[in-house]
Amino acid sequence: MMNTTSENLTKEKADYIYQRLRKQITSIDSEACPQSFVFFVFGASGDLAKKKIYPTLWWLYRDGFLPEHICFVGYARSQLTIEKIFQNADKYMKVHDHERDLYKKFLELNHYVCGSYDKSEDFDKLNHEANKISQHTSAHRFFYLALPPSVYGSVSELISTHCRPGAPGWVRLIVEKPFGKDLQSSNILSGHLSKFYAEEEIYRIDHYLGKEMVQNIMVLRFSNRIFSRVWNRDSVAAVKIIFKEDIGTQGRGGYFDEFGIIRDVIQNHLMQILSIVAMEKPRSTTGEDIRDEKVKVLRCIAPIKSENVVIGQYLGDKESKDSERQLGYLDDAGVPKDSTTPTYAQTILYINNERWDGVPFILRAGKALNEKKAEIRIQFRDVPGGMFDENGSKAPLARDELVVRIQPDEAIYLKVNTKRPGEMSYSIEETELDLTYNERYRGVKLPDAYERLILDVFMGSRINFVRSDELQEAWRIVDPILTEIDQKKLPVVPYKFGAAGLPQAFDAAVKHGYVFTGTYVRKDERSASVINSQKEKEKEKAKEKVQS
Ligand SMILES: NC(=O)C1=CN([C@@H]2O[C@H](COP(=O)(O)OP(=O)(O)OC[C@H]3O[C@@H](n4cnc5c(N)ncnc54)[C@H](OP(=O)(O)O)[C@@H]3O)[C@@H](O)[C@H]2O)C=CC1
Ligand SMILES: O=C1O[C@H](COP(=O)(O)O)[C@@H](O)[C@H](O)[C@H]1O
Repeated sequence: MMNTTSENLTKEKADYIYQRLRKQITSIDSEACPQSFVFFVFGASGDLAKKKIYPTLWWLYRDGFLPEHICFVGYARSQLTIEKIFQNADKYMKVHDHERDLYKKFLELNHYVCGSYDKSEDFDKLNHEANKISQHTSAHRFFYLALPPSVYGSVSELISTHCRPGAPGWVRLIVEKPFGKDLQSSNILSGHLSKFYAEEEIYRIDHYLGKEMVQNIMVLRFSNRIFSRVWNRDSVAAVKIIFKEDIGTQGRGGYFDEFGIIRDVIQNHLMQILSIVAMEKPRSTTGEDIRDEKVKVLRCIAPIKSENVVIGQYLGDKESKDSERQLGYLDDAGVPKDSTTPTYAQTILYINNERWDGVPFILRAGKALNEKKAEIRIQFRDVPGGMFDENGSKAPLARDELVVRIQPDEAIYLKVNTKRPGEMSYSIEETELDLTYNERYRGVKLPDAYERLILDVFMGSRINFVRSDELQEAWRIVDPILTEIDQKKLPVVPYKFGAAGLPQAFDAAVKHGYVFTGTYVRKDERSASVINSQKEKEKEKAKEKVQS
């Protein structure tokens, strides 16, 4: 595997998945129905379509993952052409020179229809156009709703009533988050969707479920005995799941202000990660087994209490040379000047079951911080019975910690204590057992989350999508605290763009049992600091020479 080039690997995978896809489609279709597909992108004029959906469709097409008879139909209200849409998306498509001919073919498969999101006649027109373009009235249809949630209701209804293919063609509806704004609106949306679609037709996308390291949690947990034995309250002191971004709302403030960071990131991405980290072992990786276990563990979590929550909102850093960092959240054009919407939040949850009773799960997410990073930290309990003298005292040793770095620079590392090399006494150093992907899997291309998930939709696999009961449980957990925040009952702590986080949040984590010593330096940073100090020494020497 290690010697396989990324190109070979991709091709191998493409062939394998394509064969599976073909086999599956053949078993669904009757002989009489050609394997024809239409992929609709609703909101084709928008940000997500431009940055993620069209590029992903191109990459899947380029790598041979998509079926032969497929066409793509963009739909939105704007008076646009397909050429204009691809011009706007150009910088995200990453087309290499040698792929130009193939890209041209891909563009020829793309079409655009303009219409409203609430008029029957526009959906009749869309249906008519799609039949014409695909030359088939029973082609299978994918509908990607890259739209603001305010129009999900009318669009999903009109698709079902006007754009369903004739038999045996099937429909798969892909819905973007946020799935509602709270428990009530989410239930209303789910109820609405279930009037028009069977649950098997609905794919609620949470793109974190398509990330390599999130998918790896299951393998790590359930294929290694050393982890399965310690994955519980007896050994684990605390679990931290962290999402940090070094950008602000960047003009998306209008959307963000209605939601805030808990709805935007914690209720979905972080809660999904939590459920995979904490669930019991599923019976298998097929069917509904995984999603059943995820729901079970969410059911054991009580709604978050306000005393376990810290929220904040970022201010501009007036001293920064970067013009974006000078702007605070309230400077975003779409945000009301008196908004108290949180852009940072830490929530601490407890899972009331035999495995996790008493272990804090600290979920922390923030925009406009000092770095972009997402990771999971499983911190283990102190080693009992101290025996090592550090500086003449039996100080507690640093805790072992298993870190799953989701992004950037995917890695899994286990922080452990070792004997400081070369020393005569038992002096102790923190180090790591490290699986950094860039080093271990050099040249292996990790697919983008959207690539995996859209491919899953083609394959008809819903394991990595959110089921309605999972959604309901996740909303139940955050709903009361969201009400309190919306009613401005919680203090919003200001922080400067570029801060590492809120001291109040760090203190709360410590109070709940997470120990931060600040003494550990990771391998890459360590070697960087060695290099830097060597450089400094060389500079000093050169200076001395000049002076003498
Ligand atoms: N952008 C991102 O990075 C991410 C987005 N998402 C989710 O994806 C979905 C789409 O996001 P994004 O592309 O950013 O959204 P946009 O704001 O870009 O909206 C997409 C399209 O919807 C139409 N639209 C915009 N506002 C309205 C409105 N008030 N009423 C009716 N139609 C409207 C516009 O098309 P037109 O006017 O031409 O009809 C627009 O081009 C959202 O649910 C979002 O939460 C999820 C993860 C990341
Ligand atoms: O869903 C969302 O995710 C993005 C972050 O995604 P990532 O893959 O870059 O980590 C976030 O910026 C956005 O606010 C949120 O809606």
